[in-house]
Amino acid sequence: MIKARGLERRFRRKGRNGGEVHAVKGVDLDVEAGELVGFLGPNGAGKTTTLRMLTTLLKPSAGTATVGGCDLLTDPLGVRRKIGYVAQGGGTAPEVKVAEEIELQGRLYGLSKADALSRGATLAGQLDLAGLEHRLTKTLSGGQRRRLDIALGLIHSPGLVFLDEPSTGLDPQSRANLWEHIRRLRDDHGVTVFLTTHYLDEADALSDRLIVIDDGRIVAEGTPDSLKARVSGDGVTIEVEEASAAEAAEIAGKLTGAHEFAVTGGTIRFRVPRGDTAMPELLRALDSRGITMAAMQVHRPTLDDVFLTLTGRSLRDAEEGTRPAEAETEEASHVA
Ligand SMILES: Nc1ncnc2c1ncn2[C@@H]1O[C@H](COP(=O)(O)OP(=O)(O)OP(=O)(O)O)[C@@H](O)[C@H]1O
Repeated sequence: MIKARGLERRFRRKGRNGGEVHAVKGVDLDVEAGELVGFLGPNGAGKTTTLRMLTTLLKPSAGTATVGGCDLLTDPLGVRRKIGYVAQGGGTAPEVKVAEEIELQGRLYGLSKADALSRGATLAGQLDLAGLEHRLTKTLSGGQRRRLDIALGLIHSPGLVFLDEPSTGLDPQSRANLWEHIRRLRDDHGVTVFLTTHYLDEADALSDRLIVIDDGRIVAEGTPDSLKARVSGDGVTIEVEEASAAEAAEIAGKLTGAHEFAVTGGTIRFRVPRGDTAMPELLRALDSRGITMAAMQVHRPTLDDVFLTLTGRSLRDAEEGTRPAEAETEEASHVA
């Protein structure tokens, strides 16, 4: 369904300092029909830029791709016919009724009025929008609006749909509901789904396969479980008095297979193959040296641990340092 090789995108930076942003630095992607693939990375990693290239909205600076069997560069219209694209934040007009919005979208894709209406009714049923047809889109809840965005993206029955950050801004219940609908698109209707997310729980819960991007490059891919299996052992955090931290870390270091130590103040973090069996042993050893453990936490590997192992940074920390400075930059389609 998607095969991309060496996709790159550069943007020219506006203003006196000029320069270039190399947003996507040579991405290879393969997505098979019927897969639900999550494209995970922190803010500014290059997810949206990659998605916009794959959906023909942005010209690659370098690289090639076929999407839905059509060549991205020589047959962009063919690509557009084969795909649905649901942008971040969607694009519904506030003063238009749901049914009108769906019909208009169908007509834009060349459906007759009757076909647009019947396809709209089918989608409304599939996406739990039935009964809302006469409401103005501005009166819908966040979750309803996202489902309407998805309905609009599916009006022409594409076999492949791109969803950019589908659950951003939704409350936990609406997110869970939306995930259910996204799963059904694939399970019940055979639609291939490629979605970007920077939520670890979304990537974990939804994707058959994950592709992790950081700083414009793919850094890992695999099922959520296989990625988590790359992180060796459980994460352990213990708290002791700061004065005893070095000694406590030395004692913990004697646990079989303990590794990746980090000590900050009285907090000691490390990994160990079996956290549940190691903890009683550690407690006893600390006790015998008169060191009191004030708190202890053991967690199974998460996708954040995967990101940390791969890049040396936590996904959450990475996000804080990379909010894109859109206002200072401009698109430069001819930079390639
Ligand atoms: N139109 C543009 N002009 C200049 N630079 C851009 C433009 N669009 C994106 N960038 C830059 O390219 C990099 C990648 O941005 P992109 O939006 O693809 O990341 P992202 O992973 O989708 O992040 P987010 O999760 O915030 O959407 C960032 O440094 C961003 O500032």
